[in-house]
Amino acid sequence: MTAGRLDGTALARQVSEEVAKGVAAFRAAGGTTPGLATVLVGDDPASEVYVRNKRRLCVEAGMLDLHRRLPATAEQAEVTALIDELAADPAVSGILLQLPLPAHLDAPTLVERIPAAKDVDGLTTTSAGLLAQGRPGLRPCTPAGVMRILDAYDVPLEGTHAVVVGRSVLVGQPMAQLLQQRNATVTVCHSRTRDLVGMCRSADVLVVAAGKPGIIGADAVAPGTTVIDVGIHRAPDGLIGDVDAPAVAEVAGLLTPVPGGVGPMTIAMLLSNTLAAATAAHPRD
Ligand SMILES: Nc1nc2c(c(=O)[nH]1)N[C@@H](CN(C=O)c1ccc(C(=O)N[C@@H](CCC(=O)O)C(=O)O)cc1)CN2
Repeated sequence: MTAGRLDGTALARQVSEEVAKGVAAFRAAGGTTPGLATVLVGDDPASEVYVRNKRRLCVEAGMLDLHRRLPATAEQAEVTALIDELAADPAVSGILLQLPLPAHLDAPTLVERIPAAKDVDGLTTTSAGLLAQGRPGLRPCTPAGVMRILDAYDVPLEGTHAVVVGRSVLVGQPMAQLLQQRNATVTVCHSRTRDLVGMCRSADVLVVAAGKPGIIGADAVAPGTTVIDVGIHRAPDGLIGDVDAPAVAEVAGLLTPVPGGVGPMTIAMLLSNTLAAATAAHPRD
């Protein structure tokens, strides 16, 4: 058996088109053009690729690209001042601080400087608190993208066992909360989990965001499981995920590819959050 492919590229295109229509409708109703300020500090090559793609898709959706860049040597005060400037600028609907930051910077404190209304990455403690309480707010892009994939492919969640491997603030924790809010029973596994293979084998839906290439093999996947691979690693012969895809595809029911799975949806949900932030800032009829 070969698992069905959960096509994140096609779905992201669809979401981007929906956002473009939403932007046009918002402007036609008298709203200003939504603006996204991506902030890139330093020259991490992967971050350069992600930010370039975010900026391109933002423009394609009809939004303003208000990108700002600082050198790797920028001090905490300089990045703070830039975030404060963007926070005060009415043309800026959303602020995204690309991660990781250079090691000398205090990333959580800088993220926290972003006003919740412009937190299109959904990473401030205010956004996290709203999510934890199931109240409306901007959700982190990767977990929101995973939920869109699961819904687009009609993967049932209610009453199922969802296992999330990884407990990061960026993916694992919000992912678990979103799944739980859809009435899945959620287990979060991490580096100290005793029987990782056994836990994963009991999943109906398995979301792997461990940051370790190939950590999930076929032995950790029960036949028919829906497997979402959040990992992206640059290997000598191309991009690979946290899942050993050739082996897992033989047992899983559905599987996201890497590339072309969760990654493109992360950017699509950023566009969607930026439109939502602009709309909330200037509601129209
Ligand atoms: N502030 C943030 N920083 C980071 C986030 C985030 O959500 N907010 N997530 C990741 C990186 N990321 C977005 O920034 C991201 C990763 C991957 C992709 C993507 O489209 N991947 C493609 C492959 C692209 C390539 O050639 O490398 C795919 O999987 O098909 C988009 C966004 C860490 N930082």
